[in-house]
Amino acid sequence: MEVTDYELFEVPPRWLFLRLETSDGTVGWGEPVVEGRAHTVRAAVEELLDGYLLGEDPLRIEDHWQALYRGGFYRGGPVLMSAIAGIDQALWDIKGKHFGAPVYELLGGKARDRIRVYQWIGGDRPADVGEAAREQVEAGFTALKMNATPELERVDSPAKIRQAEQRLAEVREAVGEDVDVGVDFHGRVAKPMAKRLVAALEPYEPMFVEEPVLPEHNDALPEIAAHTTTPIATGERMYSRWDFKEVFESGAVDVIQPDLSHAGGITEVKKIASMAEAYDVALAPHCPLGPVALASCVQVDACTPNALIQEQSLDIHYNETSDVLDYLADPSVFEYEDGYVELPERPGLGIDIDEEVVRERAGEVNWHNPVWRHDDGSVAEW
Ligand SMILES: O=C(O)[C@@H](O)[C@H](O)[C@H](O)CO
Ligand SMILES: [Mg+2]
Repeated sequence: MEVTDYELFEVPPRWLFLRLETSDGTVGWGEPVVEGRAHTVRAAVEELLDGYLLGEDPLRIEDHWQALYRGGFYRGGPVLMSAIAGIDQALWDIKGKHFGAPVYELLGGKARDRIRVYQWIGGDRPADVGEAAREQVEAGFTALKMNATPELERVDSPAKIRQAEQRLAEVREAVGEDVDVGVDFHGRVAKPMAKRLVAALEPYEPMFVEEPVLPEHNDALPEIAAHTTTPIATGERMYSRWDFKEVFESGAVDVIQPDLSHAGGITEVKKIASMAEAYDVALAPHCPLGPVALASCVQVDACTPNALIQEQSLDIHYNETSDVLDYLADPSVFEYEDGYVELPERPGLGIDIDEEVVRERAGEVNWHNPVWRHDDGSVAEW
């Protein structure tokens, strides 16, 4: 069996799907994309497939991963690691279909029966965050995540800290003590204020604070951790075991959030998760992406003992266009019950991509996050 053909589809709202085909007609799907950089990742995938993978045996995933990662001299970073991630997902999908088994069976089998999910409630526009939280809990979610600070705002004064604290207080009041609430700083807070903000939020018991500083300032995490008992999460902008090793060694992080479509795929995230296990750090894969990325997350959660919770974006519309479920022939694989999703039983990634819908909607995707500026004209973090 060899890899014979591939096709790439840019689909709304901001995703890129890879369809990989083998000589025996097996088809595997991957989602190699960085939000806002679909064209760039597409070019990287084409280079890796045309230059290496076509003609190879799809079952030798570890060897291909090494060749794709090490074979180019320059390595790592969001674009290359997302390209490898999508290819890796498609290879695992093919391997599972070839052996008639879900990917998690090939990676050791189920370590749980279902995985808890959390739902995004915003926070960018503060007025309605309490109401949004209440709605999602009524819809069945037991865990939520919100932005700590509104869009465009620099947290640079005690007043801003109090406003952020007030927003979390509102959510806590709306949903009570039993719902878990993660708070995403989104790298919008500078180091000196991050310490104070984490401390101010602590009484409302966040499930975790996420990216309290940008990953390029991970060296500041130990000092922030020293100021709080709130768990610290990070990792959506880290791309390999080598990117993660310092945060494990520093002991400052409690939850890591590698993205199955950014951090080298199933092969690499499974290894990152095992490293985390040795440091008593939990895995909560990042996933504001599409169905192939989410399916890949669930496969890893299934067989990873230290998986804590799964991000997902069903019913969250970016640019009011498509939803995760639109691309599935059988959307019931992602039906949630009591805030959990059951593990899929189908072979491979466990989803059935509706190719007709993919072909219908495929076109140029031009989603990009807005470039924002503060009142004084300086560029703001998104
Ligand atoms: O934790 C999250 O889901 C967010 O930080 C998103 O990753 C970010 O808006 C880019 O898509
Ligand atoms: Mg985030």
